Amino acid sequence: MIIPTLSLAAAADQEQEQLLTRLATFAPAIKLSVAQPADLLAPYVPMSAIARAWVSLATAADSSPEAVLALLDAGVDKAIVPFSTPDNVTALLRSIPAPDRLLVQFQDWLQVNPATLAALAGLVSGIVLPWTDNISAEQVGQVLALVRTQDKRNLLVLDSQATTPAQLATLVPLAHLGATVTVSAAAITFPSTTTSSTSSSSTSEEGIPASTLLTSLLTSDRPDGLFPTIVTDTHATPLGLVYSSAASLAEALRTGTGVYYSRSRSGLWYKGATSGATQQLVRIDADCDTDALRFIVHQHPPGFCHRDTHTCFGTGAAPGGIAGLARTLQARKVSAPEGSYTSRLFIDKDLLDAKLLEEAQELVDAGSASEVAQEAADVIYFVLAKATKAGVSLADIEAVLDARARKVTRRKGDAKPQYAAAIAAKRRTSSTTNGDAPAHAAPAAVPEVGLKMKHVDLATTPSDSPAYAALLQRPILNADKITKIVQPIIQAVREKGDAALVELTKKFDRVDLAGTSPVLLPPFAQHYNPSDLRADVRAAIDTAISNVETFHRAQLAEADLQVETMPGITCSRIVRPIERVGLYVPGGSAVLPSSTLMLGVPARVAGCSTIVIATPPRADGSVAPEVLYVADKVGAAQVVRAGGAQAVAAMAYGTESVLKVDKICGPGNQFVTAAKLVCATDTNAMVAIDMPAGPSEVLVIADADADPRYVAADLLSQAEHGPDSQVVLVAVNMSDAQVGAVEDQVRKQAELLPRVDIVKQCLPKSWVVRAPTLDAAIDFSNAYAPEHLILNLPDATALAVVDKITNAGSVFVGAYSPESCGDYASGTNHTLPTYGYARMYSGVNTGTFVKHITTQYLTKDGLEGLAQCVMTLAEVEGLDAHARAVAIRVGKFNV
Ligand SMILES: NC(=O)c1ccc[n+]([C@@H]2O[C@H](COP(=O)([O-])OP(=O)(O)OC[C@H]3O[C@@H](n4cnc5c(N)ncnc54)[C@H](O)[C@@H]3O)[C@@H](O)[C@H]2O)c1
Ligand SMILES: N[C@H](CO)Cc1c[nH]c[nH+]1
Repeated sequence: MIIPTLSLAAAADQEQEQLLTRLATFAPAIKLSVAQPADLLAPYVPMSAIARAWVSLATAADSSPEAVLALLDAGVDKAIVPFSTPDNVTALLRSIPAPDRLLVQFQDWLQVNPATLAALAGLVSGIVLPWTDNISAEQVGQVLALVRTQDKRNLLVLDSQATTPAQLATLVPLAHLGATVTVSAAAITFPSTTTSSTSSSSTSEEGIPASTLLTSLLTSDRPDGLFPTIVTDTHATPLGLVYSSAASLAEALRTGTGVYYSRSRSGLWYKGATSGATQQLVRIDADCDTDALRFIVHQHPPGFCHRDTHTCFGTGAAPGGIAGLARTLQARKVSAPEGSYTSRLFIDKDLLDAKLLEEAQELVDAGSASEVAQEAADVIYFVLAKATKAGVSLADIEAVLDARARKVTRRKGDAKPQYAAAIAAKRRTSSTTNGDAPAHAAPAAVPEVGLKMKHVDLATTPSDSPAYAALLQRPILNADKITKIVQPIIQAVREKGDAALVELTKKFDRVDLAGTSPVLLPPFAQHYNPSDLRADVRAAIDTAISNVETFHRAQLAEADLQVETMPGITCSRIVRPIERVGLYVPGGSAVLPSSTLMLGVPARVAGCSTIVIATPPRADGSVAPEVLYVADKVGAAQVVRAGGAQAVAAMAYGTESVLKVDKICGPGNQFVTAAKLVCATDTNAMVAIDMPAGPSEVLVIADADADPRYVAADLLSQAEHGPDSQVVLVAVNMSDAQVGAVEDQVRKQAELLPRVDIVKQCLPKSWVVRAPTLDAAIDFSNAYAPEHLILNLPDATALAVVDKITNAGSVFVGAYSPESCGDYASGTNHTLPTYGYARMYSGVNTGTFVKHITTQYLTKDGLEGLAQCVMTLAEVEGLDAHARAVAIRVGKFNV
């Protein structure tokens, strides 16, 4: 080994700090001399240098055992204690139980003899000797052999303080022998290379080039003289295999970036120079037989590989886990989506600190292994959020952990009295109760984020208890509050029309439509580039439209009816389409061509003459081609580029460019639903609505036969819709382990979802409901009235259960009927009543877009047969004119 040596200045010194940081990128160790051991703690000594420091106390004022321990506890790799007498030094060394972290420094070669070294055996890991050029290689070999008698890894450090390449050249053979030699750190230079060949770099500056230190002990086993180089990130993930030359190493060390030798271009390769995917050099290491290298780098996006992936190996995905979370948080700190939970945490310090305390408490309370894993994950999330917010990286935390691992003295680690007392009190309480929640307790307070659902057991929650009633509630915001928010929006659209639409779209969707009409007109294909709509997407939409149309056209068959109620009296009901309908297609957090077709197809099948579609525009003001494609398919008259309450108001009242409609249909968030309800009750608007279809929800009834993977996937398919969605698992007679298996799957699958942040806000508002019997599960589901009900039960059981379902928007029967099929393409409609409105509303169907008109035809005989009945009832009500309209026809009234 060749290592730099430096006397550490006691006072802050920026130059030394920079030098130490650079040395730490390639030197296997750095020998430091200090005046005071405490100097090492000077803030300018970077952690990367401390971890590699061999600190000599030979010139220090204090070399007591306490001073040595302080150094080792500060994280230095080795402490070098001065030799005085064998007795003194062995006494000191014995008091420090870390032989592999200690070296002894002799002033003179004459002090080194077999007896002295034998006395040090087992107490140190080597010795340091001054070196001058009158010491022969033979002498070095002899001492080395002695030093290694006890342990062949023991070190002989020759302290040369060399400052020139010539001096270095005389030391290299000694290093080849196995000695560690030092050169003066002050003499190390980082010159630029003047060649791009594979040969050694030529330099114009004085001193010892850093790359020479690195390469002088390397031996390539390749004909081209290159060194195979593995590149990894700071979490040891291999990014790729490249090659280094002496010149590329010089450039890497000079620039502190990833620079390699490109065999294809026969020259230096400054990684990222053209792609922008640059690398910050963290460290270069040689392998054990000095013919290959490892570069540890901070890889900047999009990644190392030419495929724009993090690594060239495997799928190229960056590692997940804690490192992945740290990376995500870092990215969120730079550009967190506004309104996302993580950005709230970064802004709201109190929230973050409160969550940290809350999650730590929940981890303390966690019982089962699965609970501990969940809670530990929550704690880690908030810890990393706190660190990221403070500008502390995972690597910084790991460096502290590594430094602590190097501590020699151990703290007792007792808890502070107030915490110890709190835990003791908790233990006492739990040992005096059976630990069960009281049967009538309200559902427990829950965290707002995480991948854990709340739990409740119907066996201990009677159906007439407040806790049971609470379970039927949805996580909706205060309806009055939302109504107060949407009222002025509606008013603004009524008063200012298009101008308000443009203004509110800018405010809520951050899209500037100024200077353009908020309305797109057909053919809608003119508003997108055909190549932006993939052929497979077009085909999938066509299949979905075909199935939805088949099912909804079949619903027309029962439309007209005609009945003879008495001889000569024929009553009919005829169906007429609602002429002008407005379809709201949500778009705040997802593009929903499926909602467009679920609304547009029945409207077209019903025969509505004017179909207006409204949806929030994308950031550039455009509407997704998939939505426009469906708009053409269903023959829409307009696509309004607006969302939320303003879009609903525009369709309800009309504006200069938006057509007024007779009925507004479609789902949306709480603002959309509230606006629909407000408009429907305003007679000035004269508009109807389909139903309150708000945030998506699913209830899965599953038993022990259900595959936990399927159950979890179904729950997540709705949890990803929005933070206000709710998912419920009703677990029929499942064991703890079976419920745990579903929860494990939920967690695992959720972590893989791009919308995991949304899922994390939904799951803590969701429930695992343990049901002792299938009947209890069905009763609960009927009371909850879910938008979607999945019966993940054996087929025959599931089919029989359908007969007992009294309230649900849509039912998915058996293990192979995931809700996703109904969401997109099987044929049923996905616009369904939520919030429990499935008790009294149907989902969207062909009937949603029609109204019924009744007719009657009475013959003269028919009227005579009914006349007395009508006249009697009219008389009872005192409505004589009613009675006479009949009497005058049957000859019982004349004027
Ligand atoms: N029940 C169903 O059939 C069904 C189907 C699909 C989607 N959904 C639900 O639709 C919803 C879609 O919600 P979304 O937000 O993604 O899209 P969205 O289109 O319903 O709402 C987006 C609009 O909300 C308005 N808005 C946002 N924040 C506001 C604020 N603070 N004040 C006033 N207005 C505000 C904006 O105008 C924005 O354009 C989800 O809850 C999803 O679960 C339901
Ligand atoms: N699940 C939603 C109805 O609640 C509909 C939907 C749209 N896209 C996917 N799913």
